[in-house]
Amino acid sequence: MALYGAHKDRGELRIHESLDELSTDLAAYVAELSEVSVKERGVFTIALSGGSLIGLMGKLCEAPYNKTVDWAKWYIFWADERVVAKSHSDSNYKLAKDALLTKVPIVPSHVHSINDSVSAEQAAKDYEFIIRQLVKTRVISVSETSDCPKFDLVLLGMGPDGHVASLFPNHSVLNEKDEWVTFITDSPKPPPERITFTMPVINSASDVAVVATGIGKAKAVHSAINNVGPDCLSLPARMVQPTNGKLVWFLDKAAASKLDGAQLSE
Ligand SMILES: O=C1O[C@H](COP(=O)(O)O)[C@@H](O)[C@H](O)[C@H]1O
Repeated sequence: MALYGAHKDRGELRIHESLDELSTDLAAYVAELSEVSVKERGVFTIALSGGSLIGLMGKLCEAPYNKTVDWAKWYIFWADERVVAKSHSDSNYKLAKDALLTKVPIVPSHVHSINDSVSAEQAAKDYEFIIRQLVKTRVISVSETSDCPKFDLVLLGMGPDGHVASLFPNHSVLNEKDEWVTFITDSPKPPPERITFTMPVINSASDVAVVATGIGKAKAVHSAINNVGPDCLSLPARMVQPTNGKLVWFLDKAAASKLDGAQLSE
């Protein structure tokens, strides 16, 4: 049985007994946001991450969602990407393509992956240009409080070190405020070259979900939600705090095992 709750200022918590239960809930959540967004705006703009999150989204490709979701209205982006060939096993695009995008009728021209034949710096510039074009044509909304794009949903994983997208603890790009998409060439987790949404773009989304599972992430979940530890305020996962949007944490029991102070109910 899942436990649902809210932390006073760290968003909604959904703590699941098993990965199967979490996957079922995650699919229902994404499908519902898609329905609302398509009804309100005619499109659904979703930014994916890589890692374990993608496997946990598999139920979206199964009944009923494979038939009920309006896939033709989806526009897909990546909150972060490794600067490797799209056919490389490290590519977040390849991961999503193999697990999701080839299994449902998404329009190929709505899938916005990075240019994998240029440097990380150029790939970040090119990606920001694509997003700017789609903001101009109003496929992507604009934040009411900044000039940032406002994605309908940004889906984030979280590393055991508390990184989200490719924003790693203590890295200077965490403080990037001007660019929408930036790059790093010294990722502490391989591969070293990556592009990533900046924190203001993540925090401008209508909805942001962080998905974290396993005991290895319990300490970072605790710091990010309960504000513990000397550096918690600069922990990337702690810095995820949508300005006008909603934040939801999808956790399994192991990842949630160090949490305190949450009001939970079944
Ligand atoms: O390198 C990355 O890691 C994070 C977390 O991955 P996980 O396998 O521990 O869930 C992921 O969210 C990010 O997109 C990816 O590039």
